[in-house]
Amino acid sequence: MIEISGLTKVYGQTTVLDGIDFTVADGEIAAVVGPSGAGKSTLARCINLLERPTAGSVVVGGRDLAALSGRELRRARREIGTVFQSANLLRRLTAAQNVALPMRHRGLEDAEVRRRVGDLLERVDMLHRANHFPSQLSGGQRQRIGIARGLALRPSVLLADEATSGLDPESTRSILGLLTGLRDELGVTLLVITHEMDVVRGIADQVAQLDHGRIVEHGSVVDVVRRSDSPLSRALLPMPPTPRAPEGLALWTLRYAADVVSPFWLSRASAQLGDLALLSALTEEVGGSSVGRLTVGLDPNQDAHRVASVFEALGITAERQIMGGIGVVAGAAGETAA
Ligand SMILES: Nc1ncnc2c1ncn2[C@@H]1O[C@H](COP(=O)(O)OP(=O)(O)OP(=O)(O)O)[C@@H](O)[C@H]1O
Repeated sequence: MIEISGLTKVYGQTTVLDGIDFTVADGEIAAVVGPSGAGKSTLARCINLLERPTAGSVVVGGRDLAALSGRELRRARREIGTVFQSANLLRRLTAAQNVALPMRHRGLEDAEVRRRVGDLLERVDMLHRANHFPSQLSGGQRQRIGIARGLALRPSVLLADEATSGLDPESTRSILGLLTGLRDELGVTLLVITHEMDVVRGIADQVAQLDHGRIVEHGSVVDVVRRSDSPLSRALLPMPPTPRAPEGLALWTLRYAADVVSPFWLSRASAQLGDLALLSALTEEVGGSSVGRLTVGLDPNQDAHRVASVFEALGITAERQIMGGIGVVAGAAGETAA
């Protein structure tokens, strides 16, 4: 478990992290997203104590890392494995030697190191590349070795800082599958720092958006994508292109998570609202739930608040589009008029 509270980091006159509160439960996969310069990597470095926070606490496995020093801190750090962008492998060492490095530093015996390196390479499906040098490996393979090295000291927490950046979609998918497997099989808690929304959709349970050193939006991925009027929601699941409204129809944008909505919602909505034209639709697996985004057309003379409450009762967030923008925002997340 990672419990971050009031985490602040100041460099000179610049406040890079400004009172971050964030908790990742055991075995959970959390993603931190945000624009370049938002403070994501600084957050990662404060969590593994490569940087000392200016204020606040970082509690991992019940211990406040910021309060530790010397040997205690080194021991506590073993709880946290880190995987960086492009893996940062040492060029002159083979894959197996790179994985062995943290164990050698820690003074484990040769036989134990060999046994663990074999296990780790097998786990990341790289046993057959044990004696290859980094230059002889693909980007995805280097990341697998980086992950094996991150797991060398059997951490309970793995930080992945842009671990899939620059990888092709196939390698990204396989690394995400590997990370999810680590959580499922070993119970490792994962904090994934990324600018790739595909990664968040693919593996995260919760997501936090960092901007100018603050968390500006946060929640379970399924809750966030169902939110109306949420920048993070729109970034995570952009709406399919809005079709031109057919003559005489009002356009409504709908969002729903399939696990809380009846599979027969469309006919039920139509039974109450009359003719309902399906103009665009996209469903996607997010956080283990199927999430749908649709644009439908309805009679424009219908009362907008009634329409919204019909959808709300079905568990669907509905927004009326007016002149290309969103007019009335209402539905499962509450009701506001714009
Ligand atoms: N050691 C440092 N000294 C001074 N400023 C720093 C230091 N490290 C980072 N910063 C500043 O802190 C801000 C956040 O940097 P950080 O690398 O955490 O952002 P990021 O969200 O990871 O960005 P990116 O996505 O581009 O990697 C930046 O403005 C950066 O210039």
